[in-house]
Amino acid sequence: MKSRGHQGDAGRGGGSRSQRPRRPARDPARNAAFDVVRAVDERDAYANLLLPRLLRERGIRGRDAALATELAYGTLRGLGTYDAVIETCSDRAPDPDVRDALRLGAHQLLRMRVPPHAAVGTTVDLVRLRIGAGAAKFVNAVLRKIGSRTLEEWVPIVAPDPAEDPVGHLAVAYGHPRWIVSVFRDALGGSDEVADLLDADNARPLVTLVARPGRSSVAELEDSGAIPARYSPYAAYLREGDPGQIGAIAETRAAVQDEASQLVALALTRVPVEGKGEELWLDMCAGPGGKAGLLDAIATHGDLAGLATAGKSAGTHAAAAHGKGAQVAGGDGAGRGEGAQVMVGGGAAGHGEAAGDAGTGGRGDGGAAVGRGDGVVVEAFAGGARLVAVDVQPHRARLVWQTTRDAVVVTADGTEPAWRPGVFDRVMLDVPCTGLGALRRRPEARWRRDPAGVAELGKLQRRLLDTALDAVRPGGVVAYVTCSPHLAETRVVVGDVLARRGDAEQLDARDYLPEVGGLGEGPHAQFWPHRHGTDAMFLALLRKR
Ligand SMILES: C[S@@+](CC[C@H](N)C(=O)[O-])C[C@H]1O[C@@H](n2cnc3c(N)ncnc32)[C@H](O)[C@@H]1O
Repeated sequence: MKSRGHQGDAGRGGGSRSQRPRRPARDPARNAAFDVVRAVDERDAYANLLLPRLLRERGIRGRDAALATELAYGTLRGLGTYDAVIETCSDRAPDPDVRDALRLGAHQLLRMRVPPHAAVGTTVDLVRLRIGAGAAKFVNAVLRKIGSRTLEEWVPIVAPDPAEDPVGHLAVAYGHPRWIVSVFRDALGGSDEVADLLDADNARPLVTLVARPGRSSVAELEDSGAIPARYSPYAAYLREGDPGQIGAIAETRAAVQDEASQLVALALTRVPVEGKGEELWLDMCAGPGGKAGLLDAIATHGDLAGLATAGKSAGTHAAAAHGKGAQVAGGDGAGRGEGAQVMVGGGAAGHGEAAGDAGTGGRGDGGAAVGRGDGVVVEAFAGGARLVAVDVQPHRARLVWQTTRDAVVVTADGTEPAWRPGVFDRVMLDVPCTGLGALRRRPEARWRRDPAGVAELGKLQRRLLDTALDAVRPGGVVAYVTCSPHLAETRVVVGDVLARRGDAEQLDARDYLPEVGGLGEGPHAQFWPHRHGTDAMFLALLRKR
């Protein structure tokens, strides 16, 4: 996210870096937040990676850490609104570093309960220390003007008239790029709920945990202070505390995972598969492994929540499975994926069975990638299913390996399949997408996304969906999932591919999520932050004829 401001001395008010005092920084929370906002603005840093590192390195904990987080993330989320107010209150364009400090001050004045004198005083102190005395004077004057009105009073002044430009109004009022507001309005089928959705995007998401069945339980997570979640039988909300300190999470028996992410994976396992009933599952875009972790546990242990859907009790698919092997990687020319890297065995606990003859090795010890994908035979467990988890990026495949226990993990390009066609019973295809459904998680993401990227992603999404439909056997099922509600990544992709191929039909995904309402008119299921408290995850279930 590059600075859009003037690069000269304007807004610096005569101060300069050469005059920056060398005194140690006071107010560690505001300094850390300022550093994060600067790094995001200046060098496209990721706030969710940088902030925890700064907090750790600087020993910032407890209330200071919470304040730094709210300051940095809140400022980044709202900067579209704050920039409009800053522009109205400044007689010149501020330098990028001065503008970032103003954004930080504006957030405290307009959205936090920091008393105005403290919001102005601490920001001015920070600017004096970090930028210079002249800039501090300028910031003092601008922040006083900003603090003279509330956010509700500023919006009608700085945002377009809602009667003339409703999208532009919402964009400024709720701090989202205009094109994203349009995308949300189209996906919601009208304007009624858009403000609620944008508002939900600006709120910090609840930390949601998943207890992987057979490995942990919601009761175990409750013992660590979590409370059972609204929909997923494996989910619990953690209102406070560090999830990394929970034993089950440290041991990868549980994890942090959005509830909609859990539910789309669960829905795939609930669809009765027609025909031979051998259970081999594929997660074709598995990294970093959230859905693969849950699928791997359900594949091995069954859906222990035992919810009955569509006349078939969950868990019976596992019981119906036979231990027949299926050759998934094409050593005889059946598959095109040359040189797929295969990791077999349990990443976390190291107790997964050697599942394949990988040609140059049978089992991954200590996380080493073994073998080449020439003739890998993967067997479903007797009485269970087996997950093959694939990602094109080796480091992401490694994360999947660490997250799963019994899955076979393959580094391969899903568009160049390293497996024979028609061998899988269920395929999870969680495609790379714009991520517009998870904007609340990455505060700066909304300013980085580019509408031009959607067309390129669309081509890849169609190619991957083609391969997924090729990979599944007749009677088997593919879950097409995006973490974006953008119609061009969801319904349009599915509609195009189905119309072109004619060998698959769309099931009503809502039938497999009976515990969740408000998923739309079907046949797909669309989750929403403002309705469900989850990411805006999309699910289409496709049965191969
Ligand atoms: C949305 S993420 C998947 C998230 C994952 N399912 C989870 O729940 O943790 C998309 C993944 O697709 C992978 N990917 C992108 N292009 C791919 C391809 N051609 N073949 C396989 N994986 C691909 C990316 O590396 C990324 O890890």
